[in-house]
Amino acid sequence: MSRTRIDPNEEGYAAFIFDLDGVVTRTARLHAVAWKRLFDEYLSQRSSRRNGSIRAFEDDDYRRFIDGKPRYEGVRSFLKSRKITLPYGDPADPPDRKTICGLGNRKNLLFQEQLATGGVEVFKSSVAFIRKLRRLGVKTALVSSSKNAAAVLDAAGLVDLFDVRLDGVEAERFSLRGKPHPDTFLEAARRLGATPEQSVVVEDAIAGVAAGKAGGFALVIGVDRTGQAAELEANGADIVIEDLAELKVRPISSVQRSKAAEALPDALSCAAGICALFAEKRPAVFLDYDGTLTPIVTRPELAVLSADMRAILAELASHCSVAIVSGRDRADVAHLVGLESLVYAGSHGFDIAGPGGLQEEHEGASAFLPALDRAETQLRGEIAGIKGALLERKKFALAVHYRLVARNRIAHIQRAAAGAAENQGLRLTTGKKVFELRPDLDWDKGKAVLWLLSALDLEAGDVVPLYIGDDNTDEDAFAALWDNGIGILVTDASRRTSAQYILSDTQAVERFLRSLSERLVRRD
Ligand SMILES: O=P(O)(O)OC[C@H]1O[C@H](O[C@H]2O[C@H](CO)[C@@H](O)[C@H](O)[C@H]2O)[C@H](O)[C@@H](O)[C@@H]1O
Repeated sequence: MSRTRIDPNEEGYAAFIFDLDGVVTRTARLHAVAWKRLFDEYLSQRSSRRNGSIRAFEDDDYRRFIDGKPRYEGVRSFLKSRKITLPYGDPADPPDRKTICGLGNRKNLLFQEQLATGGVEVFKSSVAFIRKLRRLGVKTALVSSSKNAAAVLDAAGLVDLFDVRLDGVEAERFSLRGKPHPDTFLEAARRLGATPEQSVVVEDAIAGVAAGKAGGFALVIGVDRTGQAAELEANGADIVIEDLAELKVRPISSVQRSKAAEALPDALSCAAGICALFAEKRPAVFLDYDGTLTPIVTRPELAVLSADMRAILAELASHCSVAIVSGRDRADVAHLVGLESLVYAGSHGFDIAGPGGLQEEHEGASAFLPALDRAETQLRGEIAGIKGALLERKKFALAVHYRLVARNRIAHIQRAAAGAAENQGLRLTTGKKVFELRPDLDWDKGKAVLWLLSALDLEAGDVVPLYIGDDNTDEDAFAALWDNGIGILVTDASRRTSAQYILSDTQAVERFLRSLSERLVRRD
């Protein structure tokens, strides 16, 4: 699959406007079926009354005369293709009245029947793309000619997906002309606070791309699911794709967003405000282990979880999803925490398991096992004579600890770790008095957290992910949740971070988690 790179930062796109049917949901088919039933009924009654036959409604009629247009305009446009003129009537006309509005109202009843019986199928890649844009701070709107857009979004569980929704009901209320006129797209951009030159339109209908073109939008993306790429292009699409999975969005780098930790508010003093969020929303809690749940100590095996912290984690996990995301080996950290109700992501997120049979290893990670084994052997030899140096093998990572090493020997350890990483094609990272070697793959704690949100079905708008961590590797998670979550850095020192709050130490973490847990107990 070829990937089209969309870079909202570089191109300066501030807003994306999406059509619904055929772009976000597979409801175009439901509409097409309802239209066909309407016109099959109507044309056969008319033919028998007038004793002559009229060419029946065909699939292509939906695409050519109806798709993307407001309901009554669709009726008028199709009837015109069959040289039939009916009075416009009134929107209050009953569905059996032979007016444009009456037929349109009958179509709506038929559509609602389809919706109730068939449900709504969602294009998952579209939803993932829209959520990603939102995480990047790009505004999103839904513009649909359908007066059923709210019902469709509701049935699909996507009510919170858009900052602005402008559907057929709104368009009528504000007397906005439907597609192919650009009025609804222009109004949506205005409501998002963006100009058309800063906004992108994503459409699958000919009338829709034409509206985007007429509105002077920065980019019109045509979505071709039915083999009409040439027509989409001819009518205004700048690019045509088959699925939104083809669009790649470049994330805003964490460096661009980082702030000085000392300038951030303390999460404990804001605990009431943060916890108040969870009166209506659900938290998904992600926690680092060392330096977050246990204080940093001289040796890894001495970092034992307190009984109090374990009790709070157990209580929390009975109210919401709780995952431990650690650089440690997954089995090691799961053993240290000792709670089966939690999810554990070990080796910096390469190795995940949790209740209900959740099990995932990064698909490329096992190819690095021989390299990790060789690096372990090489380093074991090279640091053997250095007092205090510790080697810790995790399934998909290798840590070289120097906390107990004399200062004048640390450079030697660093060179050995860097040499082994280079020789074996591994990635070298740093942490608290530790060098770490891990698979050289585009994967980190942030990606693991996003993967978990999706795997645990926690991407709904009513879920707020919360991540607490203390080390460099936790910055990837803070950055990943920058737009739709809460990041809390555990630190009492000055450093740059993508978190939004700080907590001074593990005791403060315990107090914060207790407040959160008490809030959830009261709510549930
Ligand atoms: O992601 P985390 O759960 O925070 O794990 C990061 C590393 O933590 C451990 O090392 C750190 O904690 C040790 C115990 O307090 C300390 O002795 C060491 O200096 C720290 O770097 C763990 O041993 C590593 O495997 C983790 O990658």
